[in-house]
Amino acid sequence: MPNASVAPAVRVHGLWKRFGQQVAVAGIDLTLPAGHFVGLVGPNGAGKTTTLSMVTGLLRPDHGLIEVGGADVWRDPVAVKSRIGVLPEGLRLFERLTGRELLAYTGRLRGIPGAETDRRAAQLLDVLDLAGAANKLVVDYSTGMRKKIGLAAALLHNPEVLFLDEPFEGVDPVSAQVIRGVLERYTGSGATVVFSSHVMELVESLCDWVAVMATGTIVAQGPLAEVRGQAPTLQDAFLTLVGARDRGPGQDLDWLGGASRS
Ligand SMILES: Nc1ncnc2c1ncn2[C@@H]1O[C@H](COP(=O)(O)OP(=O)(O)OP(=O)(O)O)[C@@H](O)[C@H]1O
Repeated sequence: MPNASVAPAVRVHGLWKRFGQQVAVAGIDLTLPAGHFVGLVGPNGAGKTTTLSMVTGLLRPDHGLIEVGGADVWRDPVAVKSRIGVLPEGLRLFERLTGRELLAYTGRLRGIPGAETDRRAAQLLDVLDLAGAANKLVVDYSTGMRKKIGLAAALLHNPEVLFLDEPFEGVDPVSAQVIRGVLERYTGSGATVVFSSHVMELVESLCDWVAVMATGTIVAQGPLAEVRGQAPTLQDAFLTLVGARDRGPGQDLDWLGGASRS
């Protein structure tokens, strides 16, 4: 159960990031309560990955404050990193390890006793349907298998907050269902999941809290029902919030299609 007296899972104040002339994140404020399933949504290039990278200590902000569980991410990175799990975009894995070895290595890095790592790894491999591939090299894993072993590695130390960038991309429906179950169980015990996605139906069915980004700003944040408002679906609310309602299907593409083909 979410507890109002605990520090927010994530608190961001005045966060900026610029790449040359491109402002990727334009001074955002964000408060994500602990114990919730949070969706970070926005069109391509909105700044979601840049935000998640800064919040998880992977990319240094130009300005701004970021706290996870009340601790400053950039002043106290070791403490914060021990309390979070991250499945980043374009996950880099140790390709020449097997899935089982990767988890054993992750467990050692996290300071988990060997026997406990083995126990947790066996359960995660089993639940995520990777037991049959446990002794296969990661380089030979499919896209979805890579996501799943990355998720297992991110969960191994039982973090307080789990950050996932597009966790369902490339994952088949059966595995997606399994991942959902694991994440729901995890948040049910009071932990927080923050994930970015373009798939509104998924966010609507999983999340109880949503933040919407567009062009480096937060255009809405709050409980799912509040952000959706009177709109029939989150997708409808999203299109209005990001100003995509009036965008036509491409008037200039009059050459596209059978009529003009010669
Ligand atoms: N390393 C970089 N160098 C230059 N520009 C960057 C860099 N990383 C991101 N950007 C720019 O910052 C903006 C935000 O990018 P970001 O990847 O955070 O968006 P996103 O919301 O995650 O997009 P998507 O949904 O397409 O993954 C974009 O305009 C992008 O081109």
